[in-house]
Amino acid sequence: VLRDRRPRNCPPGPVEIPFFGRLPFFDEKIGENLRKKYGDIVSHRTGPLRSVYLFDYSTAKEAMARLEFADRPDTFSAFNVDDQKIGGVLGSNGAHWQHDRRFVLRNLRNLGMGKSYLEEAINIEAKALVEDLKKYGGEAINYPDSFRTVALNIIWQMVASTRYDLRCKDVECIYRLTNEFREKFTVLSLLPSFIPALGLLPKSLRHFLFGDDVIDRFAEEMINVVNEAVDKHLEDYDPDKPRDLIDEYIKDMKESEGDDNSLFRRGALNQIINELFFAGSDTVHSMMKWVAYLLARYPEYATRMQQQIDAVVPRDRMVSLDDKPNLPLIEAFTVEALRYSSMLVFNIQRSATRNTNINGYFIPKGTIVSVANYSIHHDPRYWDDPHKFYPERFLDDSATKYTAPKQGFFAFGSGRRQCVGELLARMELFLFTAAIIQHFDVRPPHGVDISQDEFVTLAGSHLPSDKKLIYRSRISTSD
Ligand code: HEM
Repeated sequence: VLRDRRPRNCPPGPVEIPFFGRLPFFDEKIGENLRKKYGDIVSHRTGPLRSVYLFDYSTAKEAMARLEFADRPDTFSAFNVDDQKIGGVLGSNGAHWQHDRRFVLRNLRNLGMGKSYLEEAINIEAKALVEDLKKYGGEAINYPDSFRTVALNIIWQMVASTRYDLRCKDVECIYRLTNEFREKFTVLSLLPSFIPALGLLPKSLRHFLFGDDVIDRFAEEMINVVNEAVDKHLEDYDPDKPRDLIDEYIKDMKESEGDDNSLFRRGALNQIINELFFAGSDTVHSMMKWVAYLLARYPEYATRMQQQIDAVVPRDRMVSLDDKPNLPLIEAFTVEALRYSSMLVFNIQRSATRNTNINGYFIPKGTIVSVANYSIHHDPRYWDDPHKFYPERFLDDSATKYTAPKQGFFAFGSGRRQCVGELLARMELFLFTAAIIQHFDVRPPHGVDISQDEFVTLAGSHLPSDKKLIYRSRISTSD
């Protein structure tokens, strides 16, 4: 019991229950309550693991830039499909992380991230999305699967040269798995990773008590998808014509054959693909739900954005990235959607690589450090009227120019592990949002009031609750 006591000068936090501590939390409301009670840095223990939550932007920004907070916690290996559990970008550390992050960033850029030639591929998806929504003929529908498939198609074409038809059955299994994961994954599922002694329980009892089988099932199904993609690439690989990120990796792997120090390995490739598949599609998919919800909730913004589009984009062409300077409200709307939604309630966790301190508080080695993105995005020290959806906060005084947030914004994280797909995500959000606005009025069904916020937080993601909306066509399909 004595050993379980909070170390001296650790940040304040709730009373810790000996041995167990407290369950980690994913919910923005619990986070906000703790901040109100204990301040901007809160300490919290689960089993043998200590977590520190950062609620203030400046503190978080400064900490995330420090080398000693560049690692992810060891518990991330539970999600790793690499046979050695050390490769990949999102959950790996040290030399493996540096190597794989550099490879991914270089190749995403070479494959068009942030460049106009990727725009064509995004607009093909945007057109397909418009056609898919038209097929519903104005019927009230829940957020459609095509929101996810268009996002998946972009990253999956860059990674594996594969594109799915928006109503294709092949991806349904993966969607079912992700939904199941979201619904069944709770803080309890993580407990066996936080308290290793629980791993000694019989598997069936552990699964029954904690529901952590959802993690294993997910990894098992994903490894099949990943193996199929890599095996197929190896079969028809041509070193002179690399088609995508998988071919580029195979090329580097083959060139470094015989080099015992090489970090190019099949296992690491598997994990990179696994991460890009989800980080690249699930995030944008969730944001598209927010965009649809906010368009229906605030039709006055939709109308103003339609007026901007109609003034500069002929009806027979899709909005392009070159139109961005003329459509400042669309960019402001998507960035406000990222802030307001705080879709990732907490930044992806980091871990302290040595005993250190934050703002004078002692942070022991191995402490898990979580930045409270939702709280930062709703902090009145950084945002006026933070709970109001107000895209104008990102426009200049004349409302003719988008102005990027200078502080208080953490949607893509910060520092050495800042999101590698940010540029891609911003391109997709702008073009997909513009396509929906240009072609549809998004409204709730007649008589349905959506003015009261209804959100859910599932596995750390903050999402609008399921909602039937009507996508009423504005212009004919002749384009
Ligand atoms: C709206 C969409 C997205 C949001 C809100 C988002 C958010 C984030 C956040 C908060 C982090 C953690 C950063 C940190 O630790 O400081 C992250 C990391 C990451 N994201 Fe994204 N992301 C999005 C889209 C994407 C896309 C499209 C890709 C794929 C290309 C991607 C790939 C990754 C990867 C691989 C990492 C791990 C980086 C590392 O650990 O070094 N994300 N993202």
